[in-house]
Amino acid sequence: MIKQIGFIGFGLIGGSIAKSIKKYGLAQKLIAYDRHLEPLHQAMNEGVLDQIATSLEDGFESCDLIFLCCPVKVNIEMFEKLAGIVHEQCIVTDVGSTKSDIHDALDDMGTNIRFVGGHPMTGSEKSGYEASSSQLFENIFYILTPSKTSTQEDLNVLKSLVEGIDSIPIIMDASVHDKTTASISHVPHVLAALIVNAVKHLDTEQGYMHTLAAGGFKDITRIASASPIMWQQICLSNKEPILDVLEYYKTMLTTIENSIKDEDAHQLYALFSEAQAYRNTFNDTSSGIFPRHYSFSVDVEDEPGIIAKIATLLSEAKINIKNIGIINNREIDNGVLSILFEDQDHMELSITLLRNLGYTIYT
Ligand SMILES: NC(=O)c1ccc[n+]([C@@H]2O[C@H](COP(=O)([O-])OP(=O)(O)OC[C@H]3O[C@@H](n4cnc5c(N)ncnc54)[C@H](O)[C@@H]3O)[C@@H](O)[C@H]2O)c1
Ligand SMILES: O=C(O)C(=O)C[C@]1(C(=O)O)C=C[C@@H](O)C=C1
Repeated sequence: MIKQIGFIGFGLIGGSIAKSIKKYGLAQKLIAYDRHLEPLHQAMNEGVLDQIATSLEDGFESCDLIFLCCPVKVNIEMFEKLAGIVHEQCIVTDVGSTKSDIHDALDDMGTNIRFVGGHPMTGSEKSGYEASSSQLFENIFYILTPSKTSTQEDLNVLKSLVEGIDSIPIIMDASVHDKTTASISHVPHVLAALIVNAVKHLDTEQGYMHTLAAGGFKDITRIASASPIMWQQICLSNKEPILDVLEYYKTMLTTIENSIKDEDAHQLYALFSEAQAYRNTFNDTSSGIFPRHYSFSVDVEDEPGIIAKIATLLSEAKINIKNIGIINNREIDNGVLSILFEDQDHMELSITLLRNLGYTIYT
């Protein structure tokens, strides 16, 4: 068990990590600093935090592990401020969505602070402590990027903690991380914002687009509701990889534009069929709340008590559920329950039972 863990920035991710660490009893004491005091008081009242820090000089010198959980550029500022504060054995990690920037800052600082970069591949379009959840990290990949100043032992401490909050650690090089996340996360967020703004600017006088936008538009733009400051900073922090992907999109947009102009039915079919085949290779539940385990999703009416109803049905059949929850922050909207089981037998029994009762199951 780690003695004292500190958080700088206590919003969605900082709050969720703290809740998870507390839930699994992985640290003796948790302290946090944030420019806003309200979430810190709330977390104290909820028993998530043990101490509020009013500045970095107020308690971080005693921390054995510190999580930087502010927007990425702010994390770098905080990291620099920590240099004269932390003790020699303290490990500093961050949760930022970009990694080369903070590793470069570490090199420029010329400090010996033990730094292991981190990035949980989970999240939400919601931000702030009020949106945090101890479940956010269940069965998700948590990327770790060791640095020149960190030892194997430091990495092992982080790996154990990541496993302790039910995530799957994966070690990566910072630049590979940034190239990867530019394609699967950063540019998709830019595109989602462009799609939403396009509708705003192209809408009819009567606002038909706004009124009629249905599942397709909502599925592809959920992430446009995310924090503007967070995404502004990610774009500034991962410039080159994002520009490379945008360049690729520019070429592809011209190709598609020409296919439509030329009424090239073959090219247009090829576009959608290639995408369809590849999209179908992604396991949808892998981006749900309980991925890569014995889990499935079930289509249910979005009504109060539905979780209890399904849980009761399964428990009456002596089926053990490990966890159950509505997927409301992913690509499938409200009305889809994700259920996690201890083992394959219980999962398969449930699928049969619920299918026999007429429910639609997604595996
Ligand atoms: N939201 C996601 O889906 C997600 C997922 C993975 C990683 N991340 C990364 O996690 C980090 C935090 O994101 P989040 O979603 O928790 O954001 P958030 O807005 O929910 O939380 C950020 C917190 O940082 C605090 N903060 C900002 N500037 C500060 C300053 N100068 N001094 C003190 N506190 C300050 C804010 O008050 C807020 O409480 C970001 O670096 C982001 O890239 C986010
Ligand atoms: O699920 C979401 O809402 C997210 O946007 C999560 C998401 C992403 O998949 O792009 C966002 C930023 C992160 O750095 C990691 C995960």
